[in-house]
Amino acid sequence: MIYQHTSEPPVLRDGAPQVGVHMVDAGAEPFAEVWLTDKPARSGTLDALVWAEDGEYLFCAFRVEKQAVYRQPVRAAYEAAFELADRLGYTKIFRMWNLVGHITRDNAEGMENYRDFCIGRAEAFERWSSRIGSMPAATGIGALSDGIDCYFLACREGKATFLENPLQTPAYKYPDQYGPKSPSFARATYLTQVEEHATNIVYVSGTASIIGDETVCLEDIDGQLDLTIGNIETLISRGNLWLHGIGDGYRIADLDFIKVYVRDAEHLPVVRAKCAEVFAAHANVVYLNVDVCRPDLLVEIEGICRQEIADR
Ligand SMILES: C=C(O[C@@H]1C=C(C(=O)O)C=C[C@H]1O)C(=O)O
Repeated sequence: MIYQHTSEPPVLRDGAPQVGVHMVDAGAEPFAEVWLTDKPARSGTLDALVWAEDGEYLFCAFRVEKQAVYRQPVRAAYEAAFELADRLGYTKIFRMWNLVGHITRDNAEGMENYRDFCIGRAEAFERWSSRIGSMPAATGIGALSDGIDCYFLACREGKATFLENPLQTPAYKYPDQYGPKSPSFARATYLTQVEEHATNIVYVSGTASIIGDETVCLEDIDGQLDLTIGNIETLISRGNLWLHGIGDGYRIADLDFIKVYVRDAEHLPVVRAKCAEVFAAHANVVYLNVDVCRPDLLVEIEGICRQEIADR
């Protein structure tokens, strides 16, 4: 994945999927996000899907080009991806990114692009509910040009536990004031590592200043940041993992591979300062100046927890 200044649809380059996503504005530095394996990998393309697998994990990417109305092409693209994942035996999609061009602008019918996207995605999950049962941890965030880039990681059965946050209504149960179909995602995925000595991993979804189903701390960047960080702390806490039948627990300082999405460039300095305070000094953090999925959300944060605190 190359987070860059233009969009380049998924291709196979030297046997590996490569996607350029337009998420970085002209003044900021592009960066690469690379998913590595130490096992032999096999890759391929199938229509618009580009994928690679190593026997344990599947990576798959696709792009839905600009549409007057997104729901049908999104549903078709998601269903094609589900079919591939099912055929290759990776039926647990555990982490997904949806980078939606002009996410809060209207489509040709006057519906917000995000709500339109959510309809197609929800229909695909409904149709595949018996095969691809659970909704993954996900991010649904603004991209800087038209079209929607999606990519995901999937694994075999039995390793993934999907987490919710007791402070937040599950997104798939949001009331219809936020759109005709609720967003199809879980707040996080806990992945049990099978290798000896490997630490279990929590993939934290894009998280924002939402309590219940409501945006809180309107027009208050400091408040939204605090609430967002608090939401992540609750989600990864020992107490919440315990509620999900898991013995581990994590702290915000365990979060790494962090993406911080900031709607207004003017808020970047305050957001950077706060993040420097709460995240570990060695954490890998990138800041992206893009729209968030609700016009009233100023900031959103995602990341991956790896260091368990159980034995500290
Ligand atoms: C911020 C929220 O949702 C965002 C949208 C998502 C999606 O639609 O896949 C996933 C996480 C966030 O990026 C939220 O509803 O809390």
